[in-house]
Amino acid sequence: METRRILAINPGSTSTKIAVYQGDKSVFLKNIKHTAEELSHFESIPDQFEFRKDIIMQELINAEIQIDLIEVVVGRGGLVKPIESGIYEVNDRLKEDLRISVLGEHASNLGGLIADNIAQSLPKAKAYIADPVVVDEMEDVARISGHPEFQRVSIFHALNQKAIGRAFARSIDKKYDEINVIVAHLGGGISVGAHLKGRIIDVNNALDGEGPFSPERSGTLPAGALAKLCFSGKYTLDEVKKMIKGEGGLVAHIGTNDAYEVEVKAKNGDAKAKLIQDAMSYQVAKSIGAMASVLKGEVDGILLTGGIAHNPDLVNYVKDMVSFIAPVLVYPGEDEMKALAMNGYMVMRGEINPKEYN
Ligand SMILES: Nc1ncnc2c1ncn2[C@@H]1O[C@H](COP(=O)(O)OP(=O)(O)O)[C@@H](O)[C@H]1O
Ligand SMILES: CCCC(=O)OP(=O)(O)O
Repeated sequence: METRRILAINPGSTSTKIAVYQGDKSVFLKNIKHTAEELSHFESIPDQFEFRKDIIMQELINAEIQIDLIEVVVGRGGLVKPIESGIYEVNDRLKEDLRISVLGEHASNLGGLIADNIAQSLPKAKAYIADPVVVDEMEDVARISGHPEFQRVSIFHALNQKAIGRAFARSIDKKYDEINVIVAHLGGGISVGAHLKGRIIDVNNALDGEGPFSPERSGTLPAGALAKLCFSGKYTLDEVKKMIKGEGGLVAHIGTNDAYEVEVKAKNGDAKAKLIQDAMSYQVAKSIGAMASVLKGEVDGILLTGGIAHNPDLVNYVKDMVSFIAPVLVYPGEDEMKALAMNGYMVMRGEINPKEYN
């Protein structure tokens, strides 16, 4: 029996998820939620390093995990430079880019850094990241915005989007690179990606003011009004950045990053909560429609995933708007922990070679 362990670490904007696998079997899984209030005490994402690492170590101790048997620590990364899909060993260049937030700040930057820190403290472990949020397979035409000063970039839930795309392909006895799907990941951030035969050729920048609004992000805002607000003298750059990421979306409208709380309020007759939830659903459906045209209408399935895909009202709203395009399938939660662990497992067994980050 395989005794070697894999530790998977997934810092998200509203949670820290941990899994331990013994070979290919899950032996421990934990999702620790973080409220907007709790995270507001930290000035920046790097400041959350000790907080998130301590939580992870404490959970492992509480669950009586034999830490010294861990040989692979794989973290969800991170805003490094745009790279192709795959698993990467954490090296000095990668750590430096995560530390300086080369493409911006997001909780997943801590994935590679915490994985490295934990691996260094163990006798035999190595650290990796897999399918980070900057996986870039966009078509050139999709990169062009309406002004040469601005380029569209690929920042999204690459790990889960690909894992769910593959799971759907398996369920219809096809390979991922034989099908076309639209995947909407509905988490702390929301991304909607067009997968053309295994490549995600267009997707919204889920982090920085593009696409549907989400529990803690504004998504696309009217550009003229945003420019005016920036020069109104009422807000600092940091305050405007927080409106876009961290304090936008549900946090701005309702005061919480917990979509479940909004769901309950809407069910109990709170008209504002219902309108805002409907607006979020409407924007997700509209983005799916746009991605259907990217795929020229040849869509095998529309796959809804992420924590908010647990919400039946939101799912039904989206289904009602997009079912005419293709069958809609719902994968509530995410397959990220398994996807991270399986990448680690394949490296541990020598079935794949990790890529080098340059
Ligand atoms: N059972 C549920 N019903 C409705 N919403 C849920 C449920 N579980 C989680 N959510 C919502 O999903 C969001 C978090 O999704 P998740 O994919 O875990 O995000 P992240 O990885 O960005 O932290 C939160 O707003 C949370 O309230
Ligand atoms: C950085 C894009 C991925 C993302 O938004 O992740 P979360 O939903 O976990 O914040």
